[in-house]
Amino acid sequence: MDKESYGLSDKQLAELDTVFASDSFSGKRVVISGGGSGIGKAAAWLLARLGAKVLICGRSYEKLMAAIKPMQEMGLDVGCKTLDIRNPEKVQTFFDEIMDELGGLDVLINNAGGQFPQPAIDFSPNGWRAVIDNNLNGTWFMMQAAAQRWRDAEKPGNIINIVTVIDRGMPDIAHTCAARAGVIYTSKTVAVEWAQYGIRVNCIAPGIIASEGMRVYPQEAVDEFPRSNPMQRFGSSWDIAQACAYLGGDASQFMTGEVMTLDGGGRLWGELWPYKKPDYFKPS
Ligand SMILES: CCC/C=C/C(=O)SCCNC(=O)CCNC(=O)[C@H](O)C(C)(C)COP(=O)([O-])OP(=O)([O-])OC[C@H]1O[C@@H](n2cnc3c(N)ncnc32)[C@H](O)[C@@H]1OP(=O)([O-])[O-]
Ligand SMILES: NC(=O)C1=CN([C@@H]2O[C@H](COP(=O)(O)OP(=O)(O)OC[C@H]3O[C@@H](n4cnc5c(N)ncnc54)[C@H](OP(=O)(O)O)[C@@H]3O)[C@@H](O)[C@H]2O)C=CC1
Repeated sequence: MDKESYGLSDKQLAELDTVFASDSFSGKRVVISGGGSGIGKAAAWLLARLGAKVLICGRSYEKLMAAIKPMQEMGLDVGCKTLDIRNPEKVQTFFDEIMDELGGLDVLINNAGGQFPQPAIDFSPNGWRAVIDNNLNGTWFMMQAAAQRWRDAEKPGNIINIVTVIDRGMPDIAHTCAARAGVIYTSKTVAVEWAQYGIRVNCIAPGIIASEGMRVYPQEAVDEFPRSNPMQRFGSSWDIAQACAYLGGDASQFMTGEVMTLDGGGRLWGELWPYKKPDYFKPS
């Protein structure tokens, strides 16, 4: 399949079935970074359909507006704001504004992120820095800014960080493995530090998901991706959105500091080369 055609349509996102009760997020305020496309957009649709007031953010205003229009047309309570999560001052201003506009915050989904595939030996210093900045530093600025406000207001909070499956590393995206390992172990640590404030922190590790994010990878790599797990297929952004509904809701209230993996068993079987598998590793 052409990598340009990956991703769920707005019609699908409006109609896909969910196991969650239609009012299960009623009264909850949710912020989703990178909500203008892919997994973040699917989570925005689902949580808004379940009754949440949702605000998405990302770097491109046009992309955000295009994402929220069909949701608003369905009567869902969704808004947007531009934000580059790598800028700590802008992140602080963003939280000041949204706490005011939403009247507080219940769930933060740190989904914005990504990387480019390249053999690690060829990373430029700036390429390495860009990926660490986007995934580790940006996610941290968001987590800390939210937690400070929850602590100061003496309100509970809930953070979900979208990472990747890093158990065996991943050839061609070593920079993201480094960044996501940082996010996972920061999350485990602050899950303990922040339990006293009623703040939960969990991660979701998606395997290969058929989202718009696939456009970043060469077609030949994308064609191979389904063979990286024993189910031999892609997961859907909706799978990850439903995991967000579980972790963001009351059913998971005793869960913190965990990583929920949804990868079709890929962690246990198969291999993934997001760039191009070198001949040396191919079966003779
Ligand atoms: C498959 C496994 C599972 C995971 C799937 C997913 O995550 S799906 C989700 C997928 N979705 C996403 O990934 C979306 C988000 N991703 C992004 O926005 C970008 O990938 C980003 C993280 C680099 C940030 O962007 P930015 O605007 O900050 O970056 P910039 O343009 O300013 O460049 C900074 C440095 O990086 C260098 N460089 C960049 N590309 C390449 C390349 N292909 N090759 C080599 N190098 C590259 C660039 O040359 C420069 O270094 P230089 O030349 O100065 O030494
Ligand atoms: N699809 C997959 O197979 C997997 C995805 N993931 C992770 O899931 C998350 C979502 O990916 P997916 O939906 O597939 O791909 P997308 O590329 O569609 O989503 C990434 C989103 O993040 C936003 N974003 C990126 N950088 C920033 C930034 N600095 N500040 C604010 N927003 C930013 C982008 O919007 P904009 O460019 O407008 O800012 C975009 O909407 C990412 O973290 C990705 O790495 C993890 C494992 C597998």
